[in-house]
Amino acid sequence: MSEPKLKLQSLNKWYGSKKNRMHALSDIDLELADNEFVSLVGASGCGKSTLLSIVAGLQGFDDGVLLTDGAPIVGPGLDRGVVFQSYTLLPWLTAQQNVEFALSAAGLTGAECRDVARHHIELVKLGRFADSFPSELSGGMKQRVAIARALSYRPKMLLMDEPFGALDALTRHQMQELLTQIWEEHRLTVLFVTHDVEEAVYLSDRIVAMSINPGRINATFHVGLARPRHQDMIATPDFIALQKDVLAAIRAGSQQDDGH
Ligand SMILES: Nc1ncnc2c1ncn2[C@@H]1O[C@H](COP(=O)(O)OP(=O)(O)OP(=O)(O)O)[C@@H](O)[C@H]1O
Repeated sequence: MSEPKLKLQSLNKWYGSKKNRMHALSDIDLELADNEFVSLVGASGCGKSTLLSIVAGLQGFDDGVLLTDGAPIVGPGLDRGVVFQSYTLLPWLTAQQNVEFALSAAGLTGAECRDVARHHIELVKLGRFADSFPSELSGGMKQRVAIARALSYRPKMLLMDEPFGALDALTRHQMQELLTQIWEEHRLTVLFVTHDVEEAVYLSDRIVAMSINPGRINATFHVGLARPRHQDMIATPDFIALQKDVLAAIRAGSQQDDGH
């Protein structure tokens, strides 16, 4: 059997000093298969962003196992693209140049950078705005650039931390459509953090609900809705029933405390 794309086993993370320790992640066991779309949900402070940044290699953990394709994750890598809620674009570069800049760090030549960046700017449907600066783009457009940048070096995994959290409802829906389209065409493994349960159900194959104090996984839901997804599904009884179950798990996990 092939290795899972991502594997966390008995992973623990504490913050703070020895005297004043905070158990941010407790015995996390989680596997993502190749091409799977998994959302992490849970009350504020349950450790979703901590988990995502550990998988991104942006911070360490205290014990446990963290593997991608069977190999340990020891730091950030081009195999994992990251998109945050804040757009993190360089304001003095155009949309196209922001993507090129990331690619030059990946060792491509100038001409390759230009071609690959252009392709990904088109992929997120921003062709007309390639030469615009971030200050000339809307929030949704800036996030499209951030997605183009994350996808441009063809990562195996996309790690997204509330990427649409700052967008208005309509733009958010448009971005969800775009992401599902890209995911269906390019078959990436996605780990997606969101506060929005409707968004989690709409996008995911599986939803992992975390509880707080300490941060741990308290429920997992398989999303049986057909693909491709479309916005009309949101009003169906199956969608609404699953949304209720996920919300109930988040509520149940929002005030746990077992003395850690
Ligand atoms: N650098 C840090 N130092 C100390 N404590 C931290 C640090 N980062 C996060 N924490 C704490 O760890 C816990 C988990 O935080 P984290 O941001 O991962 O949760 P979250 O579920 O992503 O929250 P939110 O939904 O509000 O973004 C919180 O109690 C937070 O205060």
